Amino acid sequence: MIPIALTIAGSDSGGGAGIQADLRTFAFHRVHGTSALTCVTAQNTVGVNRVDALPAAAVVAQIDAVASDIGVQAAKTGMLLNAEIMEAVAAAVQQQDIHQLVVDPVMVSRAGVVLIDEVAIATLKTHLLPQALILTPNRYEAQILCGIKIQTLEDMQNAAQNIFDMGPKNVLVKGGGMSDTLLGIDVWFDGQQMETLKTETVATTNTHGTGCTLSAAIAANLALGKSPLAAAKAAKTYVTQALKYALDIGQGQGPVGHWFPLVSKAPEALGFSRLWS
Ligand SMILES: Nc1ncnc2c1ncn2[C@@H]1O[C@H](COP(=O)(O)OP(=O)(O)O)[C@@H](O)[C@H]1O
Ligand SMILES: Cc1ncc(COP(=O)(O)O)c(N)n1
Repeated sequence: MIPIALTIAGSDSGGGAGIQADLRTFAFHRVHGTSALTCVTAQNTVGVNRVDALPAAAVVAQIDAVASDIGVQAAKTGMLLNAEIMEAVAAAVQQQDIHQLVVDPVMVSRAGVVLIDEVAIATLKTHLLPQALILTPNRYEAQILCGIKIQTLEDMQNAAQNIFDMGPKNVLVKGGGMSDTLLGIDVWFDGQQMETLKTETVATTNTHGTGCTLSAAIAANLALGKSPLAAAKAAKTYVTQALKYALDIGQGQGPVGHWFPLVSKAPEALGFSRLWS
């Protein structure tokens, strides 16, 4: 049986983040990807020009359609945009018994664009965090959630502990927004074990979609039967590879290269920025 994963997220017209990144990531993992679209962004590598939300009932109908027929081994949430969609998604996930839920609390993109409205932050905390098997805040999202200014590894660890108390079973504080030696270092906390996840730092500004890709890869690995920590480690390795083959397109931050295995023999010929051999 092919594993099934579901992404509940927004569309990125530029194809680098959101649903587009998630479905490519699922495909790479040989997991069938299904989707529940929450909003449509007019977005490119430079920024977000416009966001149109779907009605909450339309989001729920997509989740129900997938779960009631195809089944869902693991799901992830990405850009949920507003409190109404968040409440509806939280209820639908519970009703459909989706236990392996990765919550990427999308609030601020790597480019610093705010992707959620203010009131929605409180709803995210009350409705979604307690349902998360794994919560994956970036540096800025972790700061917003726990109020700790994050500058050091110790700050990341304190934030992970603090956010764990809000209800998720595992917390992964991501270090893509950190500087110097902490760039690309993530902190994992499961309530007992604190672990630092480190691969290698990739020298690229083409980082659009790293967070979406990581949470989708975690969901894919959960769907494949891995434990939460093993899924997070495998996902980090995948993101690192995708960063190495990031696409140098657009005027801003280009997207990570999800399909690097298809071109890894001659990436330059296809316009890939090959940073490592
Ligand atoms: N330049 C980089 N080199 C290596 N890993 C990176 C780099 N930038 C981001 N990452 C990794 O990508 C993943 C996504 O993190 P991050 O970029 O912080 O998320 P978001 O896109 O939500 O802001 C994390 O595992 C992080 O460590
Ligand atoms: C529709 C949508 N969802 C999520 C993100 C965050 O992207 P990133 O993974 O770069 O933080 C985005 N820019 N657009």
